[in-house]
Amino acid sequence: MPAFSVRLQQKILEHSPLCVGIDPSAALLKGAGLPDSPQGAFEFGRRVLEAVDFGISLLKPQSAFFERFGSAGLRALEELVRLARGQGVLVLLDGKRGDIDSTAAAYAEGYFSAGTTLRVDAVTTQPYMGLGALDSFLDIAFKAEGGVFVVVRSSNPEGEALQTARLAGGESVAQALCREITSRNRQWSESIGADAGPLPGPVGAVVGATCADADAMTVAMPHSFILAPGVGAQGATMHDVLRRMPNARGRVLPNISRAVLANGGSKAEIAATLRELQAQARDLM
Ligand SMILES: O=C(O)c1cc(=O)[nH]c(=O)n1[C@@H]1O[C@H](COP(=O)(O)O)[C@@H](O)[C@H]1O
Repeated sequence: MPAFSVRLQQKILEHSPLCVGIDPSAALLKGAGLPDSPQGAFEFGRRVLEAVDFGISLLKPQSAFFERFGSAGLRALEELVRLARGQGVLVLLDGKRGDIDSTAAAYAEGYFSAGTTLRVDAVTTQPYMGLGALDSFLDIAFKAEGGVFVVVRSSNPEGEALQTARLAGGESVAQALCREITSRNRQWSESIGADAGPLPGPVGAVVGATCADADAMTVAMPHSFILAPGVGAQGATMHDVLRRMPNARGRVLPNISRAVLANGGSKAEIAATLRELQAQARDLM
């Protein structure tokens, strides 16, 4: 299997960089006329997948909305992930994992080991315990040709003070993460004998579409795909992504989750919404 970044780049050229979020909260399930249950959460995901029979690149199920039901929710998530991957859609699981290195490795095995029942293409992670603590996670993901997205600048207002705080050397926390991420992508390119540059590496980053400093972040991570949540329900528009991240064309992935239901919850309404968003997302290429 080709590396995650190769597979994602091919999908983007085929469809668009749009990332479709699956966040089956009680409110969203109600909006779709579905029960607030594991089966309802799965049906919501299946309806979105049926609606996008024209093809999308990336689906981002938010693990929390499945985990809230316990083991039955996880089974629903596994079923949805299998359905999406069987349909040729890459799955970026939003789990925001992160811990000391031995535990981070255990998390990674849950998504990338040969024996797991929840194999995905990429996972979101949190670097609060230091990016170095995630190296075990990265190693396991790389060996399985998987991708990892690290939260660098989150879309929520509460994250800014912490992420822009200055370290002793003068860099901000976010800038230090950009540097460390870029160094890992360069090492990866060297390890496969590729030229770092044209092809992004396996370590992507989350930079909110709501962040005023987003451009500097994307410039500091020239070898990363950038997941840009915040479009739709959190107030940013697709145009904001282009305006705030002009240097990330072709590698910025705008995410929409709640806005999947912006025009109604039937299959036809979801299809119309996502067709329109996909057309807008192509302007980011
Ligand atoms: O990693 C993420 O996807 C993420 C990072 C971030 O900084 N902000 C953020 O909103 N997200 C996730 O992206 C989705 C955004 O949902 P909407 O606001 O409904 O589009 C949710 O699943 C969030 O958990």
